[in-house]
Amino acid sequence: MRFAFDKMHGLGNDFVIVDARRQPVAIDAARARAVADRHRGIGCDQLILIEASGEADLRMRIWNADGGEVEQCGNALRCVAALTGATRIETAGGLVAAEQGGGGITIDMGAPRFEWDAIPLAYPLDTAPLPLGWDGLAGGHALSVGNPHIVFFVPDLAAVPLDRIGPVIETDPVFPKRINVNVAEVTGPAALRLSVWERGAGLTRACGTGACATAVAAIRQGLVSGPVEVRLPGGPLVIDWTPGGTIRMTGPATHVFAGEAEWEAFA
Ligand SMILES: N[C@@H](CCC[C@H](N)C(=O)O)C(=O)O
Repeated sequence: MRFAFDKMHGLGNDFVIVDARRQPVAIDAARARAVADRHRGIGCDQLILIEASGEADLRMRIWNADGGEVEQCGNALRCVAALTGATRIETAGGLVAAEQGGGGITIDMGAPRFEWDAIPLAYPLDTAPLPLGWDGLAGGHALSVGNPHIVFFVPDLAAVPLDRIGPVIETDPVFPKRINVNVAEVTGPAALRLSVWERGAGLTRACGTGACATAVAAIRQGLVSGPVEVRLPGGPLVIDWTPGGTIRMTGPATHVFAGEAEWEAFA
């Protein structure tokens, strides 16, 4: 059966977006992996499904390239808001608000959570910092911004082999739902440089929720003050947060092309 899709990206974090309001679609892990495959499929970091919502303009569901369905995706939220004009989007990670403006799309991502069972961890532990270390990376701050993140601040980002250590931390049994691994360097009073090993997708050009989690962890420790420019390999996002408040993320959303494909081609 044929289906229509849009290919979009936020700073190089790329998505295949399928609107299930316009066509019957059933996604499972195998289908998500097949579509995301960069050699045999369309290729993307995440497959995004738009569905009708009873409480917002639409519901957005997210599958990582490894086929796992997850709660939240900051860059995809901006893309879906730009594609559809939605201002209220329901996700498994919470209800968010979107605004279109001159400087890009702004998403109000909701409030971060710092309790061990909200992330979740496998058992009670301090989360800021977490009293655990992995091969030279210690003192990470764990938090949820709708999905789970751990953030490490280091003096030299280039010296961290995130491709090697990222998968080890992602799959540590202390994180029962696995975790997104962020490594950041403070580059100014309101500036961070960030690399992200994404749960289920590996190293990506950008991670919106990773930028949110990292800016929150840095503001909370007094390392920077908001609004913070978070520079990722694919470009910058601006993140603002005041303790006790919600996180605002601003950045671009780029439409690359619209296409059609057949599910049978991915079998
Ligand atoms: N690229 C995303 C995050 C996608 C989901 C993440 N890999 C997870 O498993 O939680 C973003 O822009 O936030």
